[in-house]
Formats: sequence, C-alpha cells, structure tokens
Amino acid sequence: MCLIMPVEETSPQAASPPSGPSKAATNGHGSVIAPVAHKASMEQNGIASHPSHDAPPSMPWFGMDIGGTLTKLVYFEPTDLSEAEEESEVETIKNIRKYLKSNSAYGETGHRDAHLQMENVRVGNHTGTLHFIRFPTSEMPNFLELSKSKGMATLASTICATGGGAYKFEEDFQREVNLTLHKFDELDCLIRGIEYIEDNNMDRECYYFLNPRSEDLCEKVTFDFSDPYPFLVVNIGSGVSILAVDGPDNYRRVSGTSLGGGTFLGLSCLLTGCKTFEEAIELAAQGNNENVDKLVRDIYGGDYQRFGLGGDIVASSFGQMNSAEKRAKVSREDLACATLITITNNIGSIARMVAANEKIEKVLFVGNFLRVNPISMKLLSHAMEFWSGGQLKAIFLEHEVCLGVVGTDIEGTVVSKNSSTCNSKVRGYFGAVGSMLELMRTGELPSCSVGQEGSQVQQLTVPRPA
Ligand SMILES: Nc1ncnc2c1ncn2[C@@H]1O[C@H](COP(=O)(O)OP(=O)(O)O)[C@@H](O)[C@H]1O
Ligand SMILES: CC(C)(COP(=O)(O)O)[C@@H](O)C(=O)NCCC(=O)O
Repeated sequence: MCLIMPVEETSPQAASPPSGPSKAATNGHGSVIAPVAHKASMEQNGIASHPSHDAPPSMPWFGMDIGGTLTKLVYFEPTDLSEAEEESEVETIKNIRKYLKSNSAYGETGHRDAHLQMENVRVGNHTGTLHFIRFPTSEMPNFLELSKSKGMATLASTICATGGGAYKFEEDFQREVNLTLHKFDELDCLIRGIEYIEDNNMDRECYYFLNPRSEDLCEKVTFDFSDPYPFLVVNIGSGVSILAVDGPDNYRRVSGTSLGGGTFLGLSCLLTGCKTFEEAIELAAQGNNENVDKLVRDIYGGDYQRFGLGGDIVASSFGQMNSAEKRAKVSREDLACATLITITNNIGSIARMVAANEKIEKVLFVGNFLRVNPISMKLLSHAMEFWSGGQLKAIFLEHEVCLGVVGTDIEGTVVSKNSSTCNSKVRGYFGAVGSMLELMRTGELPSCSVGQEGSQVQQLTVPRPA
C-alpha cells in the first residue's frame, strides 16, 4: 500500500517572501493560486511518496505544529499494550513516556495541558491517551536539547510536522535528534477541514454574533454554511493570512498582514510588562481604550455627520499618547485594551476590503489569537457588519480541533458530526493532531477514533488517499 504525503512542493500557496519554501503560481493580481494538494497531482509532479507500510509506524507517535509563536505537540500514549509488547519496547520509549506523563511542566516554558487530555482514543491499531503539550517556538533549541538528553536520537523515528517551523527546523531535528520531519502544509489542512463542514452538513459548527455590541442582547447564532462558496478565511496566528476559497479544493492566498496575534502579544508585553497572552487579554478586558486612542469626538467634538462617523469611533489608535500628561494617567489595562482594539480593527478592516475586492460576503475567522478572546470576536463581528452596511458576516467555528483532524484527509468521521464528542477546548492543537494522524494513514484501515472517558469509542475512518 503506497501512501502519499502532502509534502510542501505541491501546495504552492506560501506567502510572498522570495525565500519561502514553496514555488507559487500567481494569478496576475499578486495573489497566489493554491489548489489543495492531491495524491494524483503530487504523483504527476514527481513528489516523494510516504513510505508504504502495512503496519503502523514505530513508536513513539507524535504530531507537531511549529508555528511562529507556539509549538503544539501531540503525543499518543498507548494504554493497551500487551505484556509482550511492553517487554519488547526499548528502554528509551518507556523513559520518554514516563517523563512526559509524570510532569505537567517541562523546563521553564513547556506545558502539558493535562485538562485537555483525551482518553480512550484509537490511533492506528492501538487505544490510548492523547497528551497535549505546548511551548514557545523560541524555545526550540532547548526542546531539542531535552529530547536529545532523553535519548530521542537513538530511536531514529519520523514525526509529521506542519507550520513554518517544520521547514525552519527540519535540519536541526535531523542533526540534533536524528528525527526526520514529514512536512505538510498548514493552509491545505485548514481549508480541507473547513470544506468538511459543507461535505458533512455540520449545520451547527459555524456561528456569528447577533448584536455584538450589546452586553444584554448579544447572542450566538448558528450560521448555515451549507452553501459556502465563495468564502474568505482569515487565519489569525502570529501573523495573518487571508484566503479566498472559490470552490472545493480551490483556494488562493489573497492577502495577509504582519499585524497579527504576535503583534498584539509583543506590544502588550512591551507596553504593560505582562508576561503571557492570557495576562494581556485579562488586562485588556479591564481597560478603557478611550484613555489611549483619539476618537472622532475628540477631534470633531461629536459625530462627523457628513460621512456617518459616530463620535465614539476610533479616529486614531494611540492618538492621545503623544501627550505626556495623558501618558502619565494611562493604566496598563488601558494600554492592553487599546492594543487589542488596534490590532483587531486593523485585521477587520483589511478583511473587509479583501471581501469587497473579491466580492465575497462570508468571512470565517480562525487562529489562536481568538482563543479566550471574546472581545476581538465581538469587535470583528461589529466591524464587519457595520462597515459593510450589514452585507458582510464574521463567522467563527466551534471545534477547530475536529476540523484539523479531518483537514488532514481523515474523512467519514462520526466524531465531527457529533459535536459532543469533540473537545472544543483543544482549539489550537488541531494542526498537531492532524500531523500525527498523517503518520497513521494506512489506506482504508480504520485509523483513529476519539471518545470521551467512559463513552463508546467512535471510529474515524481513513480513506485511501484520492
Ligand atoms: N498561550 C499562548 N501563548 C502565546 N500566544 C498565544 C497563547 N494563546 C493564544 N495566543 C495567541 O495566539 C497567537 C498564535 O496563534 P497560532 O494560531 O498558534 O499561531 P502560530 O502557529 O503562528 O503560533 C499568538 O501570537 C497570540 O496572539
Ligand atoms: C507567514 C505566515 C503564513 C505564518 O503563519 P503563522 O505562523 O503566523 O500562523 C503568516 O504569519 C502570514 O501570513 N503573515 C503575514 C505576511 C504578509 O502577508 O504580510
């Protein structure tokens, strides 16, 4: 059984930098055309195939998403090993398992999200537990050092990896820990997952906010995504990528901005001395941007009526901070709040212009910047609707983790149709889960299933690649 990995050369939607890993075709307007990679096209292009295997790959089983800010690592711990299997395991694997399980912090910055742990998961031919570990990508040298000290290099195994770091750190993995990275593209994965919504009538997966500005009237409403095309995807990670999805397996990276989640975090740390994203969001929730920004009414004394600009609209982000007097009065909370609003509004504004340019009305916002961040979701909702005169809708997803899983070619899943079996808190790890499942692709074998503790295990079937 020969399996094909969607390696990078077939997914030419990489961002504009000339040194990017992929060769991209452009459509003449600067946007990059990227059909989702398929086995057939990869074979035609002479792309390397995944090593064929009838048996699952040797353990340990990991998946990695090495992003610009966060590295997300998923580790599968088999809980059904027979005595003979346990005995035949090499000491290094046992030690790695013991080390990962007995700690919830690794070094100073690595965390295992123990509360997200998923029991009773079937991967390949084993049942076990999925562990979710994250650390700042900037700590990669320490991570490699730690892996080396735990004997990873002696295993000579393979890890599936996605995200920009899969390219950046490929040689380091090989050199330091003798690990081969099978890379696959983060945007292909994302788009496939979203398309799965349409294919599987996941009619409660998408939602938008009604009356996003009103604390009392704001309501989360299901969005009917049964007729999705065309739609825009705004992926807010460290930076922002904007993709226009024209039809099945057909998308373009039409725009992007470097002012993204990483900018919010970086500026917040700089301005408030906060140390984490969570702290920055908490500060922002307690602050008032009006002490930092210059509003239309600060300039006009009221509304700018001729063009319908209300007095409470931000005219100039951080526009009051040129005054030493105002700077002296401003709080950390105010600064975090203004930073969040500045970044969010800018993304909303670019998304709106791209939508108008592309004549697209549905705009899907995804990425970890929106994690624990209802302020931005509601702001985006309001901005999209207000500035488009009600034409544009900001749409969000309930379960990015499930979409990520199916986004790597896992189809026919029961899990994603039944949201109660999805762990929505695992948002942000989907690329890592998806990359581990890539490792498991073994043709038509049922390869992965997910169940809650105590519930029936449900099967995900993995089709033979198209
Ligand atoms: N615990 C966290 N640590 C750092 N950033 C976080 C965290 N949770 C959410 N974020 C936000 O998510 C962004 C990263 O999003 P993500 O989708 O993981 O992108 P990337 O793959 O580029 O790391 C950060 O820049 C930050 O704004
Ligand atoms: C380069 C990236 C695709 C990397 O993805 P990320 O790790 O930020 O999720 C993204 O940061 C991006 O699209 N940046 C904006 C580049 C630009 O169009 O200006």
